[in-house]
This record gives sequence, structure tokens and C-alpha cells, in this order.
Amino acid sequence: MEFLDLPQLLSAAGTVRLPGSKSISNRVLLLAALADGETEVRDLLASDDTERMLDALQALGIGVTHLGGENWKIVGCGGAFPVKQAELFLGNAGTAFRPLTAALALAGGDYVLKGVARMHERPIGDLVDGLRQLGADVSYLGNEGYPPLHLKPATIRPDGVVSVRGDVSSQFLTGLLMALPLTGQTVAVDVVGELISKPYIEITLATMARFGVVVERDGWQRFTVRAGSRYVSPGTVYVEGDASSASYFLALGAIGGGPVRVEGVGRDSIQGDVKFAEALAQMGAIIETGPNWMTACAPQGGLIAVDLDCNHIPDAAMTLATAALFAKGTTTLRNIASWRVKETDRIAAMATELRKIGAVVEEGADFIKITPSTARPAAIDTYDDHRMAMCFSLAAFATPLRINDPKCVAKTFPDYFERFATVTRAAPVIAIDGPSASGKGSVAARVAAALGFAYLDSGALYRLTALAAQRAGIAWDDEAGVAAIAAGLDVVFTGEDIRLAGVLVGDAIRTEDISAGASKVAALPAVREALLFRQRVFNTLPGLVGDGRDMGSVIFPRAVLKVFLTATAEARAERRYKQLIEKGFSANLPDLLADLQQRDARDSQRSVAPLRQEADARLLETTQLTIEQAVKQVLDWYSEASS
Ligand SMILES: Nc1ncnc2c1ncn2[C@@H]1O[C@H](COP(=O)(O)OP(=O)(O)OP(=O)(O)O)[C@@H](O)[C@H]1O
Ligand SMILES: Nc1ccn([C@@H]2O[C@H](COP(=O)(O)O)[C@@H](O)[C@H]2O)c(=O)n1
Repeated sequence: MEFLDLPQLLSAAGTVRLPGSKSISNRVLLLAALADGETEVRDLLASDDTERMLDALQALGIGVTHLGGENWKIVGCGGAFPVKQAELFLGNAGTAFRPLTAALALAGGDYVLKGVARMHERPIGDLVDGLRQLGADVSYLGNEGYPPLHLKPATIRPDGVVSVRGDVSSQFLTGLLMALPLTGQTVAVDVVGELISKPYIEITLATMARFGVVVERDGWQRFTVRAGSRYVSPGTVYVEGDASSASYFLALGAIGGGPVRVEGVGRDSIQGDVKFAEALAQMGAIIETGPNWMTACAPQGGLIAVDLDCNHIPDAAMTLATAALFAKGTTTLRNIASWRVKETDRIAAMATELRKIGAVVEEGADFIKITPSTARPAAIDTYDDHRMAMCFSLAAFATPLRINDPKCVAKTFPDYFERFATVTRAAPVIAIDGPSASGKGSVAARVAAALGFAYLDSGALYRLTALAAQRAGIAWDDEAGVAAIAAGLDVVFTGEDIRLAGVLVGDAIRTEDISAGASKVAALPAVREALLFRQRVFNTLPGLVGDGRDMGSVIFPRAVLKVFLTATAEARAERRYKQLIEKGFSANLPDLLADLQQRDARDSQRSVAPLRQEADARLLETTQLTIEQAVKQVLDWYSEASS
């Protein structure tokens, strides 16, 4: 599985231009397709969900032209799709599946609508019931009440009033309302039960109005579409930035100092998720808004917990769940039952993953309570849910972590993590690589002490792996066996002490035998992979100095300073010789030199992460330098690099 390792974050500030709103994009596409005339859609969201809608419209015979960038031309069909028989695959795009179901059920064709496995677990029965009241012929191809669906031509007989449940998903009402002008009759929709996610209905009504259909409404109970209503292209439509996507960046500003400014959505937005900014302000964040921008900064004393009804911001509320990790007290998010029928069961998923990083979480049918505690690194599963991946990026302010399957963000925000990187600053790393006995460890440890940073002796992990494998009777060339040992290393570093399975092994891992074993197991790709995250979790505040062979090239490629520290083989052998003699071990200089040259060759000739000076690493040749001089040079370079 693909993953993305995030270091612990230090701060956040900057500006992000948001991608187009998913909700508005897919509504505009469908209405442009149903309208009379051509529509130029500007700033459309480029994502999996909008691709599913564009593909479906093309399959239905709608003229779809990419004008470049985020701009598209849609040639409307005036309510009659040219293609009368089609099988459509709509992935996991609820904003495509529900409205297309409604429109196609009233369109007089023969259509099959399918999605990914999760889409087939998301209920659609209430929408189908509503459509059947109009005479639509809709049948379930799998489980009753769930996609996939078969829609057949039918005589539509609007009889005045249709009832639809509003308490499971507001997309049922949205789908029905957008399709009703296709009946040509006056139809009223009565909402049964308390309507959830009302702001999404506001988006629906505003978008329909933009295309010339004004829905009459009686509060949130009854909506009426009058006979003769027809969609007419407004010419050009600009899609607002996505307010749910804005939530991650506003939260970054609120946690990481800020100011973080989002552009493309602001107080004039028609999206309900802009109200997320108010929720964040209740947590203490300093929020400013303009017509199409918002900024967030962290409050002086830090965020505070809230107890909130989140029914009006169901998607953005997920961001509050991870922001809660940085708030004093217990945050309670209520009235979020709809989370359970989204891309995944978001209440269960959120609870499971928050617990992995140490939070205390209580979940109920329609609420979640989060109390922060000491954070620990973890690999976060994302459940093919873009919002899980984006929400958990915030947790990197608490701990380094791994996001599994980060590309699931493509559903709504394909370049989320690239934008995230432009507004966040990670805990700094100084990477010191070089050959054996060059002095990396001595210099790295002193630099770390001078700066108050943590120190990672990555070579020790390969040495520990070699020792643990030897003790378990596993040969050093048994890649799978040694990788399993590396993945399960029970090691604790406390100051100078290193314990393997509770036993002190500081000296045992420094023997020449284990040195050779370490360089053998280090050449095995599966072993390096198994030790990757274990090394990256050292990237915490206030900073880290890591020494090894691939600190700058593989483990910490974004290190603030990369140093390639070396000395001649003879100088290094002599240093090693003195070191061993001082420790009371016997040693032979020519043998040491030969061993060292052999290790150098193995380390630099292996296929994965070979020892070499990277183009962006500074060379520190120490044959003629004392340790103190080498340390001073690294500190000078660091102060230059970080200023
Ligand atoms: N510039 C220097 N001048 C003289 N001696 C040095 C210098 N740098 C390090 N040494 C000595 O060389 C020996 C090896 O240094 P150190 O263990 O730091 O090297 P290393 O590169 O980390 O080795 P390894 O790759 O085996 O972990 C130590 O005894 C250390 O005190
Ligand atoms: N980042 C690293 C660090 C070490 N190795 C391998 O481990 C051996 C022991 O390392 P020391 O720094 O303690 O000497 C070394 O010879 C390398 O083969 C590595 O591959 N990558």
C-alpha cells in the first residue's frame, strides 16, 4: 500500500487558492446538461467525483468539451438525454449518483447505475421511494434499498405531492428537486422527518435558480416546482472554491500559528461549510473573513474544546474532530449520524484512528467525544475516504505519523498534500551521512546537544537488526526473515543506553562481527523498508540530527541541512583503532582498514539507498579536522540554512 510519512509540524502560515467546490461542481454540470443552451463552466473542481459526472454526461450524449485548465463547455440537451440506453459507473461519487438517479429515472430511457463496493453499501431507498411515487420504474440489482439500480422507461404521473425522507441524506431531496422540472408538471415535495444538512439544500436551490428554476418553499417542510419550469443556461458559471476543503487550511492556521488564508470562498459563499469558520472561532481561533477569502490564526492560550451540534456542517465537522487533539478539554460533536453512511462509517473510522494516536474517544450512534492525550506516532488508515486523509494531516502537529493510501484525496482534492506542504513547516532535520568511522556519530550527537535537538543513530537500527536476527537464528541473507525481525524490533533508546528486548546491548552491537552483519542486512530492500517509519518518527520538535548513509537521500529528503561527512580510509581506520583500544578491546590496524574498505564498498555499491554524496549535500572532509572544528562547521551551516 502507498503511504505518506509526515514529520511533526512546527507551524503553518501562507495562502491557498482553493479548488472548486465538489457540491457546486457536480450540480452545475448536471443542470448545464439538462438546460437549453451552452454553458461555460469555469473553475470546475478537477477530481475523481467530477470526472465520474463528466464521464456519465458524455456517455449520455451530452456535448462536453475541455477548454483547458479548470474550464469546460457543456452543451445542454434541453431535458432530453440523447442516449436512451446506457450503463454508468459512478465510483463512490454520491453527488453524481443521487442526482443522476433522479434525473434518469424521469428521462424515459433504460439505464443501469453502478458504483464501487462502498457505493453499493450507501442507502438510496428513500430517493427511489420518492421517484416511484412519480411513477418511475426503478429496481434494485443487488440489495433492496441500495445501488446498483436499473431505471426503465415509465409513464411519469406527477400527482401533486411526493414525500421524501430528509433525515438520512439531504442528497435525496437535492436529487428529486433537480429532476422535477423534467416532469413539466407542478410537483411539491414534502420532507418527512427532520431535514439534515440544510445548507446543502440551499446550494441546490441557489444553483437551480442560476439556471432559471425558482423553487417555492415552505420552510424546510415543503418545496414546490411549478409546471413549465425549464433549465436555461446562464452562459458562464464560476464555481466557488470548496468550503469543506477550506476547513483543513483554516484549522492549520488555528493550530499552527497562522495566518493561513484561503481564497475562493468567504462570507458571500452559498456553501454551508463556510460556517466551519464560526465553529473554529468558538474553539478560540482568530478568524477574519472577506467576500471570497478567510484567514485563521491560533489564539494566544491555545484552542479550547467545544460541544457542538454539527448537523449544518457534516463534512467540515470532521476537521473539528482532529482539531480537537489540540484543544483543552473534551470536544463533543453531535448530530452527525449521517457520517455513518458516507464514504465509510466516518464515526467509527474517526474513533479508531484517533485512538491509534493516543486520544481518548467515545462514540455513539450520532456523536463523537474526543479528549486529547499524549500523542504517539501511528500509521493512519484512510478507508478510501478523502476526508479521513486530509483531517489526519492536522494530527501531524501532535506527532509524526503515516497516512496510508494518501492518494484517496483525489476524490475532491488531488494535490492536497502538495498544497499542505506549501503552508506548513516541519520540525527541522540535519542529515549527516558518510562512511564508517568518519565521525558522523560524534559530530551528530554534539550538534544535537548544542541545539537541544533529538539525535538518531540510524546505523544502530541496522546493527540491532543484525544482532536480533543472529540471536533468533535467522541468516543475514534471509530477506523476509530479517525484515520481519526489523519490523518487530523491541528496542528502547534511553540516553546512551540501548535495550533490545529489555537487555542492554550497547557494546554487543559495536563488535566487528555485528558491524559486518549490519552492512549485510542493510543491503536488503525489505529490511530498509521495514525500518523507514521507525526512523521517521524521530522527526519531532524541536528538531532532529540524524546520522547514517541515507538520512538526506531517503529518510529525510526535506532536511534543512544535508552534510556528507568523510575522511580518508586510513584516517578512519586509525580513529576506529584508537576507539577500540581506549575501550579495552584488542585491534589490528590493517585488518580494521580492510574491513572498513569492504563495508564502504558494500554500502556504496548496493542497489537501495547507496552511500554517496547527494547533489544537495555539503561535503565536510574531516581528515585534518578535530571533532570540535567539524561540529562548529555544521552549526555554522545550519544557522545559515535556517535563517
Ligand atoms: N574529526 C575527528 N578527528 C579525530 N577523531 C575523530 C574525529 N571524528 C570522530 N573521531 C573519532 O573517530 C571514532 C569514530 O567516530 P564515530 O563513531 O563518530 O564515527 P561514525 O562515522 O559514527 O562511525 P560508524 O559509522 O561506525 O557509526 C570515534 O572514536 C571518534 O571520537
Ligand atoms: N542510514 C544507514 C545507517 C547505517 N547503515 C548500515 O548499517 C551499518 C552500520 O552503521 P554504522 O553507521 O553504525 O556504522 C553500515 O555499515 C551500513 O551498512 C545504512 O545502510 N544506512
